[in-house]
Amino acid sequence: MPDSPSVDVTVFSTYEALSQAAAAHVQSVLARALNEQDRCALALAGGSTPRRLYEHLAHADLPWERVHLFWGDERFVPHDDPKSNVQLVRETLLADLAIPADNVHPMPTAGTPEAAASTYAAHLQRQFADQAHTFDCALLGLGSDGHTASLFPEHNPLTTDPKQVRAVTAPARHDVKQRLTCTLPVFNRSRQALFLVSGEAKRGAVRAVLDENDASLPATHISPREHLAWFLDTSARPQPNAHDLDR
Ligand SMILES: O=C1O[C@H](COP(=O)(O)O)[C@@H](O)[C@H](O)[C@H]1O
Repeated sequence: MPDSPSVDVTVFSTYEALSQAAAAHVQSVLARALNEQDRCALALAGGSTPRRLYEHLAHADLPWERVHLFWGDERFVPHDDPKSNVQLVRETLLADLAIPADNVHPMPTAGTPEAAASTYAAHLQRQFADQAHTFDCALLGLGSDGHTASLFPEHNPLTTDPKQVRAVTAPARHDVKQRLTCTLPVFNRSRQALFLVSGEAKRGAVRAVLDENDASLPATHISPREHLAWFLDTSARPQPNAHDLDR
């Protein structure tokens, strides 16, 4: 059994404070990785929560030519579709960022989802020659149903999944059904992971993962090699003394 990562949970008073702190956290994790290696890898999340974080991260003082961007999951729509996780990152982080095009590794969304999943898995295999270690930092979100990336409770994602990337059909409550997602072992071979969670709708899922250790929820099984951070706002986790960077 691998050692458990250290875990910390920080609650911020506002979405803005959460986003600012998350950008600073990602910057520091990547900078530390770059002190030890030539390049570093960040896995990006989609959905609505990371939008402000990406806008802040776009101003981070990092040697971007040494930073590689991957996606933890993607909706199977064209990259310029408003629902695409690539489009979100293009509008926010990538809009004015001086990063070489070769450092940006979107999931393909042409052909069949199964073929696209195999193509991205082969790409990850080439990018991470040392298969014991994938991303230096995996950014993750949490759905109100406890899904993370596009790993849904109904699919019972496996911590021992032999595949690195899967094509999945999201449950009916989700608007974009066809998805690609990295699997739990890929996230769990990351050095660090950061969950970013905002909003009252997530309160139950946060409680189920952090307080009840609910094994039916994919997010409960995220266990990177070194450190797991949870950044929440008070709407997702009510706290009287939440951090407020805006004061
Ligand atoms: O569908 C997705 O949902 C999760 C959570 O998104 P949010 O809108 O609640 O922030 C996200 O992490 C994932 O990347 C995305 O594809």
